[in-house]
Amino acid sequence: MYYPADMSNWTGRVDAEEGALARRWHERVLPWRAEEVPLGTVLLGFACDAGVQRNQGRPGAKAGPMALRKALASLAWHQKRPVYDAGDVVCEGDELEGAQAELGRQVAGLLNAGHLPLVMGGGHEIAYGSFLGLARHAELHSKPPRIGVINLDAHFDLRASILPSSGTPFRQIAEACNENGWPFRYCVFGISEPANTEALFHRARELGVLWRLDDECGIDQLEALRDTVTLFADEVDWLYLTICLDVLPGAVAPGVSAPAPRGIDLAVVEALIDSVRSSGKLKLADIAELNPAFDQDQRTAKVAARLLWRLAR
Ligand SMILES: N=CN[C@@H](CCC(=O)O)C(=O)O
Ligand SMILES: [Mn+2]
Ligand SMILES: [Mn+2]
Repeated sequence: MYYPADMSNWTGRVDAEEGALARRWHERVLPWRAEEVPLGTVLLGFACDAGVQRNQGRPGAKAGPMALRKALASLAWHQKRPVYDAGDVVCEGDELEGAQAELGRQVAGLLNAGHLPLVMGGGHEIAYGSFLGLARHAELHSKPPRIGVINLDAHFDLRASILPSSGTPFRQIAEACNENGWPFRYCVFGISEPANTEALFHRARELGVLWRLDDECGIDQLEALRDTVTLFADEVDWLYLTICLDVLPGAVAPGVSAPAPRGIDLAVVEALIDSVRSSGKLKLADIAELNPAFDQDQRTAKVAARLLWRLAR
């Protein structure tokens, strides 16, 4: 079910005495309307727990979009383009497939209008819904654009289970690409070897996935990581960036279903985001797995907001 934005969620600190240059997000974010508006970044929530529940995880990600808005609200406004709030796609109970289809419709609408959608999860099942939107948008083009998926994640999320979940989205995307006769181009940074079975590494190899382990994503390896993004981006027309917050160390992002004992540095995650943006091919991004029920001092919500802020810069 889709719900338009409730702008009463956007409240926060006001520095009235500082004038027009002291604005914060809650004073600048606009409600998104389907009519023509200046091109910008559009926030869309995907309030969904069903994928994590089905994947034997810790529920709570359904409250992620609201926690993320709250953390964004008081951030300083430095953005060059307008930011809109397009509201939420809400998954009722276990209606995951319906919610992903609705997310696909909403994302396609935003892409068709020329905006950059930033989707806020929700579990990582968000990725299949986001991709459905991109695929729908691609249908408008006579020559199908080559799509590259970059995932910042401790997990491959390539599980074989028939029932879609937060553990299956990239296998589903691989199948969708196959059905459309499109190549499957998937690159993951931050894979934790102890958190992915051999079966998943085998599937990744079979599917031609490019990955870097968490211990290959140190700040001292940044140059090589940037080159990896550039080479991957050179081979595609569009990039879809998806960020699973458990790519960060558990101490930095405790509010997720499966916190990472190691994770990769926030500085590396930010540098990878910057590399993706500077390719000029970023069409769509999402941030997954924010689970406020397990957050501490809003730490995870705040780090997620910082990443989103950077994507919207
Ligand atoms: N989206 C998360 N996926 C992970 C979760 C792992 C866990 O719960 O420990 C996965 O399925 O591998
Ligand atoms: Mn993960
Ligand atoms: Mn994931």
